[in-house]
Amino acid sequence: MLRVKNLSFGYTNTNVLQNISFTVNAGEYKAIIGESGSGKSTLIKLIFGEYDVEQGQIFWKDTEILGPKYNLVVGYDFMKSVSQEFDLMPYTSVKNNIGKHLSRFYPEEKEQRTQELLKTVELEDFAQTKVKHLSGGQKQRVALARALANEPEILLLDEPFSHIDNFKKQSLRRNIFNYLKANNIACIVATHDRNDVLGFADEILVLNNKTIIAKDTPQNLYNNPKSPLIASFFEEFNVINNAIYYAHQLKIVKDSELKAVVKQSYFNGGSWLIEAIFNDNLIYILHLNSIPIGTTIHFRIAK
Ligand SMILES: Nc1ncnc2c1ncn2[C@@H]1O[C@H](COP(=O)(O)OP(=O)(O)OP(=O)(O)O)[C@@H](O)[C@H]1O
Repeated sequence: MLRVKNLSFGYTNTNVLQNISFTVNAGEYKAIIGESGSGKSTLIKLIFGEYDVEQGQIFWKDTEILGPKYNLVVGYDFMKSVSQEFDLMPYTSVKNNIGKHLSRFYPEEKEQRTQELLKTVELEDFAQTKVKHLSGGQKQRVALARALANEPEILLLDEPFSHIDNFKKQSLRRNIFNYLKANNIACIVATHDRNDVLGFADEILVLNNKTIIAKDTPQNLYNNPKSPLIASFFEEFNVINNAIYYAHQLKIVKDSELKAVVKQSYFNGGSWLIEAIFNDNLIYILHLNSIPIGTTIHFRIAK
């Protein structure tokens, strides 16, 4: 189990994280969300042992995670991290990058593991390609596979699918998160992308103003967002009479006391996002069609 206890940290005299505590069990997936600059990457780096912790403690089982003051080489064998910089061997093939840390003394097992990981990140066709010839997204997938090849007990991911195109993203997420669960590997993911979280994370930690302001399952946070900040992570939303409603929770109807004037319609795939003015504020409503600018609409709240 990972235990983060009363952790505070600042790069300067001002702390960017204040009194952070949480745990992650074996095989559990915790997501860290929060606005840009809220300290997600800093927290991931502290857990990895990249910085010295001055206030608080971090443990994986009985091992205290210590920073560069105490460790000549940053990191621990049981923990792997994939960040924005991939740190791969550019002149070596994808296959050799992934297999680098697998034992040469068991060639059959090494081949089998490498094939399994190539499949997990959907790079079988690129096995022999040199990494320097890959796109950014492909490199990110090699980095993920290499981190998994080391059989960590806990994996730290910072925006793990940020470079990967939408065609691949969803299947890759399923492959990676299923692989982690099947192998009982704990994981912490810092992300801006709700799709990295919904359907996969066991719990979400929301970082804001240096601290964890909410900690709950994706379902509970989505269904009862306690603040606009939390709702904004998931979807377009509205605050009406101090309550939060997602755009799909407002329905355009023939008649209602709630009236608004359409300002714009945005095509949204399966529906349109209608932007309208209601009591001098902008509201957003999902609707099946676009609506001409200036139309007066009636809507009701269908929560
Ligand atoms: N190496 C550094 N030296 C000094 N300040 C830093 C350093 N790295 C980050 N910071 C500051 O710490 C705060 C938290 O940054 P961090 O990168 O952890 O946020 P984040 O939530 O990961 O942001 P993003 O979502 O944009 O990646 C920011 O105010 C940032 O400016």
